[in-house]
Amino acid sequence: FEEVEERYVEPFHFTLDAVCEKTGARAGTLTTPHGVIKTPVFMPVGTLGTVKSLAPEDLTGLNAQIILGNTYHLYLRPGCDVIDEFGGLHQFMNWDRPLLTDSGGFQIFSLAKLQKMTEEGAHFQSHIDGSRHLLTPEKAMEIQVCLGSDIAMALDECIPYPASHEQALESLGLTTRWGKRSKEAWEMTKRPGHALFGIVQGGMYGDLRKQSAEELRKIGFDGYALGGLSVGEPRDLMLEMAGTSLPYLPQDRPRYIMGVGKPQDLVDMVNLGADMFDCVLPTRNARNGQLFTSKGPLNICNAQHRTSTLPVDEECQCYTCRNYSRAYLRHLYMSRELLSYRLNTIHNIAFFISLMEKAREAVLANDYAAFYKDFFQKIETGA
Ligand SMILES: COC(=O)c1ccc(CCNc2nc3cc4nc(N)[nH]c(=O)c4cc3[nH]2)cc1
Ligand SMILES: [Zn+2]
Repeated sequence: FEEVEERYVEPFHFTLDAVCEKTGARAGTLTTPHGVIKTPVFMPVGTLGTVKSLAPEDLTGLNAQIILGNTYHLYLRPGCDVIDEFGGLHQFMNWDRPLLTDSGGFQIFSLAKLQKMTEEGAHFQSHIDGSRHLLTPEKAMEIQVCLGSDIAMALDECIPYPASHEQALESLGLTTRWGKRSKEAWEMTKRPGHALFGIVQGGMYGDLRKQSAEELRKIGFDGYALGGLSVGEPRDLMLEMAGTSLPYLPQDRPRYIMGVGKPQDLVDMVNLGADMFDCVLPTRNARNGQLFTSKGPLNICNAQHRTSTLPVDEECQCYTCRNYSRAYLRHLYMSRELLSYRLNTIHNIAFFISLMEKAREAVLANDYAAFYKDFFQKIETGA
């Protein structure tokens, strides 16, 4: 017979490579069934099984180590039965590196119609065709097992900002109970070596963030995410809540800040001891013509770029910066040419990924404070 080679599956684990004494910034190594990830890491968002306008080869060319998928979106379209036909999202989308999937709580809260949270789960109407669904912790785990996520997220409830202390307390209780149910379902059905992260909630209240972190630690997860942030709160409050929550999380487990953020937010969050980040900013802004540079963002449609022979960012080594001028990128964008989306997205993703690579180098050199100072000085000069 044809030998069915049993692929050895590397179990999930995280090791700390260095912690900067002065700042608490960390560098680590995350080992997953689909490969190793060096942290701090920025994870490009591929909501519907694609990082919009990029092929997997573009992403590996940018040293993207791990990308995100979304349980809510993929469950609605194309549906788990289609992805199951291929043995999971890796095969379906031709991505053989690690995948992290969000559990759907936030996407229901921000996208679906007629949502109703009950103890059982989240009732919602599809934003696509209005069909009615119930997402329970058990169902969210079943979908993520089917997707083959290397890192799955517990089902949580993300509350709006602002929210009262009482609202935040009630909601974190549900998130803890759903966290327990998620863990139990995951342990029964997960693929070997695949990981489940818990999500800390508690609104903008330090005491509730502490309580949520401690309740999730008792349940025990492979890693911990900070949820309920980047939901419209002021930047200093977001940083304050992260600074309050992180110390209550175990040192030897990865910390993931969901939905964060702008380049300056990433640099500040690494300074507070966070390891993993995701945000639609680089991909969404690429399609709106906003390009990130070490001197701050620029709008490519601005007339000042009309005859500019400069690359987007002279410090950037990406395919776009090595081969195209701002004038050409402006021409493509003004003409709404499809190539505009791809070249702009390649650059923005490269910017976020190399920012985290430089941050990691600084931590390994035990000099994150100098990196931090240099980053904020440059960004002030303006693009
Ligand atoms: C051009 O840029 C944009 O359009 C844009 C849009 C949204 C965000 C913020 C995204 N923020 C965010 N994503 C999040 C995802 C989350 N997932 C779960 N399960 N639980 C959470 O508690 C949670 C919180 C989030 N906060 C940032 C940027
Ligand atoms: Zn570039």
